[in-house]
Amino acid sequence: MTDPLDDQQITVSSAALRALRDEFQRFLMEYRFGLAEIETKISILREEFQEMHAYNPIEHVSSRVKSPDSLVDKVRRKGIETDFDSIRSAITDIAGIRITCSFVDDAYRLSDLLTRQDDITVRDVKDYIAEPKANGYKSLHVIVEVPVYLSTGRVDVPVEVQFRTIAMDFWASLEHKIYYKYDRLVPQELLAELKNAADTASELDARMERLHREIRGPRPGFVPL
Ligand SMILES: Nc1nc2c(ncn2[C@@H]2O[C@H](COP(=O)(O)OP(=O)(O)OP(=O)(O)O)[C@@H](O)[C@H]2O)c(=O)[nH]1
Ligand SMILES: Nc1ncnc2c1ncn2[C@@H]1O[C@H](COP(=O)(O)OP(=O)(O)OP(=O)(O)O)[C@@H](O)[C@H]1O
Repeated sequence: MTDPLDDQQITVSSAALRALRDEFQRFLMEYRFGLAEIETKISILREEFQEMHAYNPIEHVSSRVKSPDSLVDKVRRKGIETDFDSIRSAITDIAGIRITCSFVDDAYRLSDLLTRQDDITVRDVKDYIAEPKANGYKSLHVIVEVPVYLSTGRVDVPVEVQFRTIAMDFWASLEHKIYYKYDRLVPQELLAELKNAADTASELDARMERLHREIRGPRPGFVPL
C-alpha cells in the first residue's frame, strides 16, 4: 500500500524541480541575449571596417554560453554558493566571445571601439598581452556589461570578451588541449617548450606587425586611438 504522504512529497519535489529548471533556463537565456548584443556590435564594426576602410581587422569570431556541466564544475571548483544570485555575481564568463584579430594593434583598437560605446559598462580588464601569464598565455580580456530588455524590464548581462591575435590563438588552443590531456598536471619539460613557443608566437606577431606597417602606409579615414 502506498503512503499518501510519500505521493505528496513526490508531487512537491517534481514541481520544485520544474521551477528550478525554468529558473535555470531563464538564467542562461539572459546570457544568450547578452551575447547576441555583443555579437551584433562586433559584426557591425567588422562590416563598417570592410566597407568604409576596405580593411578587415577581424580574422575570426567565436562565442559560447558556458555549458551547464562546465558551469557546475566551476561553481564547485571555486566553492561558490549554489544560488543563482551568487553564481551571477561570482562567474563573469558565462557568456563569452573571442575575437581573433590580424594584429596586436587591431585587438586594442577593437577593444577600445567596443568599450567606448554608450551602453557598455566595463567591469574588469585583464591585459595579458601587456603582462602575459607565467605560462606564456596572451590575450586581452574585458568583462563588459550590456543591457538586455526583456518583457520584465532591463537586465545588465556580463559578457567576457577576449581579444587576441592568430598567433596567440594558435598557442592558446594547443596549450588548452595539452592542459586537459595531462589533467592540469603538464610535465615540466613540456611547460618549458610551451613558454618557448609563446615567445616565438610573440616574435612572429611583432614581425608581422612591422611588415604590415611597411606595406600599409597611413590608413586614410582611420581614427587613431
Ligand atoms: N589556453 C589558455 N586559456 C586561458 C589561460 N588563462 C586564461 N585563459 C582563458 O581565459 C579565461 C578567463 O581567464 P582569466 O581572465 O584569467 O579569468 P580568471 O577569473 O582569473 O580565471 P577563471 O576563474 O578560470 O575564469 C579562461 O576561462 C580561459 O578561457 C591559459 O593559461 N591558457
Ligand atoms: N570568452 C570566450 N569566448 C569564446 N570561447 C570561449 C571563451 N572562453 C572560453 N571559451 C571556449 O569555450 C570552450 C568551453 O570552455 P569552458 O567554458 O568549458 O571552460 P573555460 O572558460 O575554458 O574554463 P573555466 O571553466 O575555467 O572558466 C573552450 O573551447 C574554451 O576555449
